Amino acid sequence: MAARFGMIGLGTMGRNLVLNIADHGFEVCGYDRDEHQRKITEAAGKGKPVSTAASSAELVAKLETPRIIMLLVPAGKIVDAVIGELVPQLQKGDILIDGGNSHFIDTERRYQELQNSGIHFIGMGVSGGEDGARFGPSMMPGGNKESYELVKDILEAIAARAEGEPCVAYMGHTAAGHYVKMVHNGIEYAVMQMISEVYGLLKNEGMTNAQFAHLFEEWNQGELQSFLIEITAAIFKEKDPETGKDLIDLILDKAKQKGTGLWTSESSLELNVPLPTIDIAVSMRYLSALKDERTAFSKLYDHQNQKTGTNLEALKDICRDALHFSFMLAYAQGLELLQVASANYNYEIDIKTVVKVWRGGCIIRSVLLKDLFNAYEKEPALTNIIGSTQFSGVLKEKRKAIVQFLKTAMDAGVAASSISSILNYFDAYTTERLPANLIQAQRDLFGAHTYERIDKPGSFHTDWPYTPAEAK
Ligand SMILES: NC(=O)C1=CN([C@@H]2O[C@H](COP(=O)(O)OP(=O)(O)OC[C@H]3O[C@@H](n4cnc5c(N)ncnc54)[C@H](OP(=O)(O)O)[C@@H]3O)[C@@H](O)[C@H]2O)C=CC1
Ligand SMILES: O=C(CO)[C@H](O)[C@H](O)COP(=O)(O)O
Repeated sequence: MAARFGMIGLGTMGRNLVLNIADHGFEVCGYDRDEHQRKITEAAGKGKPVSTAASSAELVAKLETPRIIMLLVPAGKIVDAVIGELVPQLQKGDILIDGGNSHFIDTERRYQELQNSGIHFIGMGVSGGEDGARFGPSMMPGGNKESYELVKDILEAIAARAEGEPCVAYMGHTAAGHYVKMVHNGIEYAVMQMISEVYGLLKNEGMTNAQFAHLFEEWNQGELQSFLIEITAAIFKEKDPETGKDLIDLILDKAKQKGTGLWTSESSLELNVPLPTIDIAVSMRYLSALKDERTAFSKLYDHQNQKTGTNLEALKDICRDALHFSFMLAYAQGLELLQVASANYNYEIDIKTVVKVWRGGCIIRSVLLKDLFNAYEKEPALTNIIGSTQFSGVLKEKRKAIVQFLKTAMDAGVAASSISSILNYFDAYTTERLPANLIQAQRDLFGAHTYERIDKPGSFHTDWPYTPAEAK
C-alpha cells in the first residue's frame, strides 16, 4: 500500500512524528541516511502503518501522489542538500514541508527557488520536543495558504489540542512559519533564563532541591502554570543513577544553544524592535560558557553569594510575582517583534492565531496565553500588552515584587540580568521623557547628526561652542 506521508530524518523529532502520524491512521514511510535510525523507527512502529526506505528514491517511489514529504533534518546546508536531492525526483503538485528550525531567510530563499517548479514548499516550525512530536506538537506552517490546505487534515490530526482546538494553523506567507517558531524560541530562551535566575537567588538563600520541586509544583497551579515551570519541578526530583545524588547538582553550569535565540535578537535589531530580555538570555548563555574565566575571576572578588537572611516564605512570593511580571513582558517583547516583522515582510501574521497555536504542545505553552488572546481580541490594534487595559493593572501591581526581587538579588551578589532587563524595559517603555535628548545633543555636537525639538517640527543642528582639549 502506498504511503500517504513521507518523512526524511528519523532522529528525535522525525521518528516521533512518524509514530504520531501512524497512530492517527495515516500510512507513513520514513527515510534516514543512518541505518540505525531506520531500524529504531521500524521497531517502534511495529504493528502500526509505518515503513522505512533506504534511500530518498525508494521513499519517493513508496508515496502516493501528490507526495507529501516532511524534512526533519538538522537546519542549514543539510536542508539544501536534501531538497537538492529530492526535487529532481518530484513532480508538480508534490508538497515539501521543512519542519526543522530553519532560519527564516533560508526558508524565504527556498520558497522562491521552488516557485517555478510547481512543488509546494511549506516552512513549518514544530515545537514540543520529543514528547510533543510523539503525542501532539504545536505546529506553525507558513507558505501559501493553498499548500497548507493540502496537508491540513494530517497536521490537525497529529497536533496537540487546547480547549478542543488543534494547535496548528496557517501562520502567513513565505517564511512566516519559521519566523513565528524563531520568536517562540526567543521567548523560550528568556523564560528559561528568568526561571534560572529565580533558582539562583532562592538557592543562595538556602532552598533545597526537594523544596524547589514542591515550590515549582505549587507555582504550576497558579498564574505561572506552564510547561517550563512543570518540567522544572520534575528536574529537581531526579536522582543521578550512578551516585544517588540530585542530578541537577551534577550538571555543569554551561548553557548551550543552537542559534534560534540569537536569530531572534539579530532580527529584532534589524527591525528596530527592543527585545532586551531575549538579547540578555542569549548573552547569558555565552557568559555561562566562560566557565574557566568565571572560576578564575571569582577568586578576585568577594561580593558573590552573600546570604541576605530574607525570610524564605516572603521571598518565595516575591519570586512568584517577579516571574509573573517577567513572563508577561517576555511574551510581550516577542509578540511585538512578530507584528513588526509581519508588516515588514508582508507575512500577514495574525497574533491571535499565533497565541492560540502556542496554547498547547509547545515549549512556551502557558496559562498566560489565554490572557494574551483575550487582550488582543479586545484591543486588536494593540502593539504591546503594556498598553492594554487588561494587563496594566496587574503589571502595576507586580512591579513592586520585581523591585524587591532585584534589591535582594543585588544585596546577595546573585546575577539576575534578564529579570533586571525586564524591569528596565518596562520602566523605560512607560516613561514619557527619557534622557535620550542628551544622546541626540552629543551626536549633533560630535557628528552634526542633527536633532528634533519638542517645541517645533523639523531637523536642527547647533554650532556647539565647544573646542576639543587637544585643539586648545
Ligand atoms: N530536538 C528537539 O527538541 C527539536 C528539534 N527541532 C528541529 O528539528 C530538526 C531535527 O531535529 P532532531 O530530530 O532533534 O535532530 P536529530 O539529529 O535527532 O535527527 C536528525 C536526523 O536526520 C538525519 N539526517 C541528516 N542528514 C540527512 C540526510 N541528508 N538524509 C537523510 N537523513 C539525514 C540524521 O542522521 P545522522 O545522524 O546520520 O546525521 C539524524 O538521524 C532540527 O532542525 C531541529 O532544530 C525542532 C523542535 C524541537
Ligand atoms: O526548538 C526547540 C524547542 O522549541 C529545540 O529544542 C531547540 O533546539 C532549543 O534551542 P537551543 O538548542 O538553542 O536551546
